[in-house]
Amino acid sequence: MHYQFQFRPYRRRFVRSLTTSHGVWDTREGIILKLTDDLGKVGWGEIAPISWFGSENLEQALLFCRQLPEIVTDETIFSIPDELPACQFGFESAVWGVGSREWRVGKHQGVGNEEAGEDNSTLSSLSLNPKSKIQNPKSLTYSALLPAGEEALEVWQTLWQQGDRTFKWKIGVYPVAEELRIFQRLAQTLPSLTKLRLDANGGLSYEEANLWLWTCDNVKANSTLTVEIEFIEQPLSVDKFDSMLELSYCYNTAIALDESVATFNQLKTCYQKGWRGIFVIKPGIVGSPSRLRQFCWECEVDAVFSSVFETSIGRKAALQLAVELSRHNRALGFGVNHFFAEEEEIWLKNLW
Ligand SMILES: O=C(O)CCC(=O)C1=CC=C[C@@H](O)[C@@H]1C(=O)O
Ligand SMILES: [Mg+2]
Repeated sequence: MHYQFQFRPYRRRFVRSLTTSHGVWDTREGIILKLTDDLGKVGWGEIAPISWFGSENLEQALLFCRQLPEIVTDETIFSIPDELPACQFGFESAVWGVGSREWRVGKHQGVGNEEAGEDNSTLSSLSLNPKSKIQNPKSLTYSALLPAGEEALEVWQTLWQQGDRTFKWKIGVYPVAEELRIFQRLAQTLPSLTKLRLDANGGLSYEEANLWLWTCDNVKANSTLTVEIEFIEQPLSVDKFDSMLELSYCYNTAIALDESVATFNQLKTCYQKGWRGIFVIKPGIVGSPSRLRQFCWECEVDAVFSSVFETSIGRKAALQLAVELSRHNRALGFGVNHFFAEEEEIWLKNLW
């Protein structure tokens, strides 16, 4: 198959910048791409890199797009190198969107999307509601992000009233004693049946990680506290895999790897090195969807699917994978997309 290829870079400021132990992130930059086959069928894709997680950066993605001819083939798309995982995701999602075909090309095997004939001819026809037009829409639940620090104590209630029951709070941003104090207050006030995820983005020391896991185990053991601490995400930096594997045997509180499994080769390596805990999978930067699908089916990993703060184009493709590959009914890390100010529909129309 061959397609007419067009692309547009974009920049979108977050309504509220995101503070993590990596620093402050206030603008999402990416690329929207459009493939049109010779029947006029259109597929949209999004390249949304997170270079500090190990994907390519925007410049590298733009360089790749610019060197492509106006007509691209399946062969080109399915041989995008592993150094460009966000490009692999964007292009393959767009092929997937063009229509239902069996993919038996290139190095990744995958099954085409059976939702043939879905009209994707204009951007605005894309469903902006992430739950609509998703195959087998199980009862999807979402995790909502709480801001780092004390602000979490105010923000959670609004989100709870909006129906969120799983929250993710960034830690490793402020001094550990301060965050533990806030955590105790959070654990005492969150209602029962609420789940709390703690995401350190690799920012804790080994001692701090032990202190956090020990504290979370105590919250679990305290029958007067009804909140469920679901897991601590990436407590240590990527180079401390062995320490995290050891910690995962020492505490009841689960550990989830995120930055350690950001790209497909990292994901495979951590599995091969014995990780059987939770894998946070960001489809937007992990790479080829068909290769991810095959890995998750074969290895039956306990996956939490997570956003890269993409637009509804990348989100739709990522949620499709999340619905297909989620196990253990874990909430999807694609909380309400309040990260951008302007109305997504208007923004998309202005872009193209
Ligand atoms: O996973 C979620 O709940 C939302 C997405 C999210 O937390 C992140 C997305 C992208 C980069 C990171 O700052 C952050 C993460 O570490 O998981
Ligand atoms: Mg994370």
